[in-house]
Amino acid sequence: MNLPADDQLTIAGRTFRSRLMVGTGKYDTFEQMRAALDVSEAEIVTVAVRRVNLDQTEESLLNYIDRTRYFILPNTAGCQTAAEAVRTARLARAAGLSNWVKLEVIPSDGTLLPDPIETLEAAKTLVEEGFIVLPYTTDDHLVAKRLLDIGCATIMPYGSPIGTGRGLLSQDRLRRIIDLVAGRVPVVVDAGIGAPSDAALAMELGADAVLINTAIARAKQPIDMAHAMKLAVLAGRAGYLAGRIEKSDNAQPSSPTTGLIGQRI
Ligand SMILES: CC(=O)[C@@H](O)[C@H](O)COP(=O)(O)O
Repeated sequence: MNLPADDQLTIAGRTFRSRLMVGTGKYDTFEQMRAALDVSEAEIVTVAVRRVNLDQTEESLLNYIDRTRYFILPNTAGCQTAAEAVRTARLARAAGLSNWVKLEVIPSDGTLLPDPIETLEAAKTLVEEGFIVLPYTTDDHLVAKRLLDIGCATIMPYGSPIGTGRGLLSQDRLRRIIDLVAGRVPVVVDAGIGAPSDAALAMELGADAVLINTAIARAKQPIDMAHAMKLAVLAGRAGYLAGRIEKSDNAQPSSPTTGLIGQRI
């Protein structure tokens, strides 16, 4: 499937062909993860800073990610406060990982929902310190607006809570964020995507990209699912660019109803 050659995802001045970002957790083995990344054709790969062995003295996730092929996006998974997230981002930058950070601040209440107050505070500090900040947020458009105003490089609303695979809980709320942010920074639907149809729908709604981990890593056949997700993102994007028809309350025949042979005039 071909999209226009100039249809690229641009984040903070950097361009990518793929609109599928993938996570690196929950695979049975690092080899399986590497094969899934390959098939997905993703270019942006997130890694949890707290999971990687930054000095790489022993077996490390990073040994399985070709950094000449993939752009590593460190994330602050496991951080419950702004202070922890800021510290983790600084650590990743100091270790030479990146000055980009996927900001996640999630309290330990079992919901895996982001804390908007702590997220905003961390985003502000990190932007001031020169980080390229990609914050994970809820589908609340007012929080999205605050993150945008702070200077975040993307807005990453969830489809549904991390790991649930429940797809897009509210198309209306996602659409509101997409409309609000339109043309300013990319909107990346992050978390909760369960099936290729969810990924395609997010793209059809006008999201600029999606981020998927669990639905690929925990699929019965992760490598085949990575392939399916790649196709779904391409199809959704192509459908969005092609412009879907308006929904109508009235049925309309697909064949012409005038000028038919034998029709009474
Ligand atoms: C991997 C990552 O960065 C997270 O945002 C999250 O894990 C993605 O959510 P799902 O696992 O639900 O796809």
